[in-house]
Amino acid sequence: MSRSGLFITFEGIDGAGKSSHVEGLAAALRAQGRQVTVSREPGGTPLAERLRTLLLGETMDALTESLLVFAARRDHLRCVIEPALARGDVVLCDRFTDSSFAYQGAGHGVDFGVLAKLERMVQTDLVPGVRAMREPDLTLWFDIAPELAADRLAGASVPDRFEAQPLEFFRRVAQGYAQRAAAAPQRFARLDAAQDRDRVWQQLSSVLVRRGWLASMAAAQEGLE
Ligand SMILES: Nc1ncnc2c1ncn2[C@@H]1O[C@H](COP(=O)(O)OP(=O)(O)OP(=O)(O)O)[C@@H](O)[C@H]1O
Ligand SMILES: Cc1cn([C@H]2C[C@H](O)[C@@H](COP(=O)(O)O)O2)c(=O)[nH]c1=O
Repeated sequence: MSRSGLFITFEGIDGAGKSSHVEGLAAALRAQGRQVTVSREPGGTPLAERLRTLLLGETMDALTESLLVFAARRDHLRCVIEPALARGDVVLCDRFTDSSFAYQGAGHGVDFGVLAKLERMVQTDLVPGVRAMREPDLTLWFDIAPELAADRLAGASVPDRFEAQPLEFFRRVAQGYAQRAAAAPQRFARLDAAQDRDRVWQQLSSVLVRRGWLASMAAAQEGLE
């Protein structure tokens, strides 16, 4: 039986705990026989990874940042995401376009209308004959107070250009996510990311079970082992 692809994104401010759960969910889905493609943004292709290095390391203005993240996204969609969805894979992506609205838009003040134009331009006409804009089927939003996320990152390695931003920046970014979630409540599932790792996993897996994408909480346990 052929299955249709699923596109699931992980979003939240730096230090929210997203990356800690990507591989766990991939393992739980694979244990149920699904093919899973794991990727991240910015990045996911050789070209997009080169753009990521520039974005995280070089000083630039916010519009330049926006143009680079969307250029990387176009390449990622064409070379990795669309082919995987066409095969019927579940695509798990650590960050996607909501990050651009939250970081470049709410965080750095790039006009939301400009970002919406880039979103439409970059996320359509990817597959011949398909006009619909590619969007995630589900966005797992790791919601956390910026102060707690900063504490979690404090012991980590040298911060990149984004992680080094002041708390006030992350307050605006967090607000940006809240706005995006309010505008698309069916797509977003909010997780209380302040809880310990096991509880966050329980919240996450129950979202997948409710949507019929994981068979049961017992199957979801595969992601913890
Ligand atoms: N629920 C949790 N409770 C306590 N610490 C956590 C929790 N989840 C993750 N951490 C720790 O917090 C730090 C950040 O986690 P992680 O890298 O998963 O976050 P992230 O959202 O992917 O961050 P970034 O976007 O900066 O990559 C790590 O040191 C991780 O071990
Ligand atoms: C997709 C995307 C990402 N960013 C920022 C957000 C993060 O600080 C970094 C990526 O680092 P991570 O450790 O992989 O989370 O990039 C952004 O500003 N805009 C975007 O569209």
